[in-house]
Amino acid sequence: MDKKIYILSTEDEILSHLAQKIQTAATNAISQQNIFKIGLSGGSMVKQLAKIFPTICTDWSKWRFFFCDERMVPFDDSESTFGAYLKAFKNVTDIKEDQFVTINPDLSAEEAAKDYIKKLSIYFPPNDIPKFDLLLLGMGPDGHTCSLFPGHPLLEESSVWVAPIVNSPKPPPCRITLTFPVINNAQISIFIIIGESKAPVIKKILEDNEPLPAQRVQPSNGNVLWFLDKAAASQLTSN
Ligand SMILES: O=C(O)[C@H](O)[C@@H](O)[C@H](O)[C@H](O)COP(=O)(O)O
Repeated sequence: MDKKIYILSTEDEILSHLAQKIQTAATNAISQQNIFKIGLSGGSMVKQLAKIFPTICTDWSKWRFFFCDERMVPFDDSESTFGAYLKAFKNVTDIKEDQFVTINPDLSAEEAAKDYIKKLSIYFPPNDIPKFDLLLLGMGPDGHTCSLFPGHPLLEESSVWVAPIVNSPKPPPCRITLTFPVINNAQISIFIIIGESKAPVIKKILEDNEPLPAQRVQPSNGNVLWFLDKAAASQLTSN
């Protein structure tokens, strides 16, 4: 595993570096396999990507968007990550709705997780752990990533690729999430971490190596990049 940490002054600087990394990953994947399989997170990332996607020069038709995690709510609910991306990307790029591989929000979390695994097997070789070209990850102030929360039994899931959670400490409570076997099989994982509120947990993870969920993103044959602004990095002694 190759880990790189980028500490940049502002969110805009982070986003312009991020755009370059995403564009390169897409170009490589499309030239090698004629498709780019990217996993998206929710939260503040939606607005961040809406800002930079128009700057990316690519064949959007070759992109397929998956969800690192998703809330079990209707797509028109303000908590729906897919719904938020649809709104944010409207007229921003020529991305079509059917390029998103979405959950079935009418199912229970348990059924939706099984259903999502079936959907993944359309895009990845059956029986192999899905290998995403790029996962874009956020991190909560408690060190969670995707919908993998500190101390939750899901952290130990070692075979199921997509799992349900019905007691998420971050509302809404019912979600599905990729699990570590899939997360750590990705070619590249990129964390985008902005703001003072993340500084204490960034120190715990990047300096003290506390095994919080985000710290456990350690791709076996891949790279993990941490993009931090100065505020998020402010408690790192090396900073
Ligand atoms: O849908 C979700 O809730 C996310 O996938 C979640 O893992 C998010 O990435 C972190 O909570 C960070 O969110 P912020 O970037 O908004 O702090």
